[in-house]
Amino acid sequence: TNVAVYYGQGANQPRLSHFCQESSVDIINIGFINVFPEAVGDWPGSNFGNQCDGNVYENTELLSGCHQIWEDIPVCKELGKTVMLSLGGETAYQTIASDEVAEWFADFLWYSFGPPGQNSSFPRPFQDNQVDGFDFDIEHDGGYGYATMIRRLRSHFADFPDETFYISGAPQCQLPDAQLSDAISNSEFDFIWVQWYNTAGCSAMNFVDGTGLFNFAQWSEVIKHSANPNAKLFVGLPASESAAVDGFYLTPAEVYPLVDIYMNLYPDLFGGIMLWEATASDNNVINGHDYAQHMKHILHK
Ligand SMILES: CNC(=O)NC(=N)Nc1ccccc1
Repeated sequence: TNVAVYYGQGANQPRLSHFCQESSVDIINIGFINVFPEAVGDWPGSNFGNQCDGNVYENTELLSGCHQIWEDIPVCKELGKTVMLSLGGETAYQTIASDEVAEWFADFLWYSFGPPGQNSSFPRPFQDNQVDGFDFDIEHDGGYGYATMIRRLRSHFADFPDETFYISGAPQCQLPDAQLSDAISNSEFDFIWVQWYNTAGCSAMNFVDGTGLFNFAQWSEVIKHSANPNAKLFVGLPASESAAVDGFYLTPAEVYPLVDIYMNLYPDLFGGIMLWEATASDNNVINGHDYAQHMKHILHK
């Protein structure tokens, strides 16, 4: 099973290649496309923290100089990592106005960040690199349009039958998730990494405290009745104390029993662990190993 990390918003974060050289990391969600188009023809915007050179495509908020990222994605691919482009995040205004805007947004993402050489009307912010899929980290204002985007993206995926592309999502743990429940029911996800932190009534800390409110079982039912019952369910966790709201960080020793129980209760569904986020994990060294390394060890049992 896999460890997925978010990359792009870490304080003083190192380059992407640093994380791709870590054997404990399998999937990297590069965040974020944090400005969504309001109308057909509008370009989205991006933010990758301290990466890129600050330049944007004229009259847009889309970063054009992400040289570290376009240089490092080949390293990641060479090392067998799955590289996803993540939409949303904390700051984004995340409303999709109509099905037309949803399909435009999906087309833009595909022609700009998917396989190169399809449509020269679109920019190539990561140059000829293609991402392995798109992650939906919709934190607010969502709810409408994401199923349409995902169906459109999957129709593009089908044009490249020899290649594999993924759709993932990061809902909050409270059910139903206001932002992504509609999309999960009506369009096919490959990975769902639930943010089992920052929300008191369902978090992983509830497992530690024995309240019975940790809701992995309920989420397993959501997946079973979703558009893709074969989606993998990941346990999302903060990678350090400071990476989440106070009180939601689990030590590796606290994670072990949770993962052991649910990995064995749901062997086909259980996909692994998602961490928010990569740099916090790097900086959280316990007994000589960083947090992601501890998670990878727990997954191997
Ligand atoms: C998958 N996305 C996130 O995990 N976002 C996230 N953790 N945002 C955040 C919320 C509160 C404090 C710090 C970060």
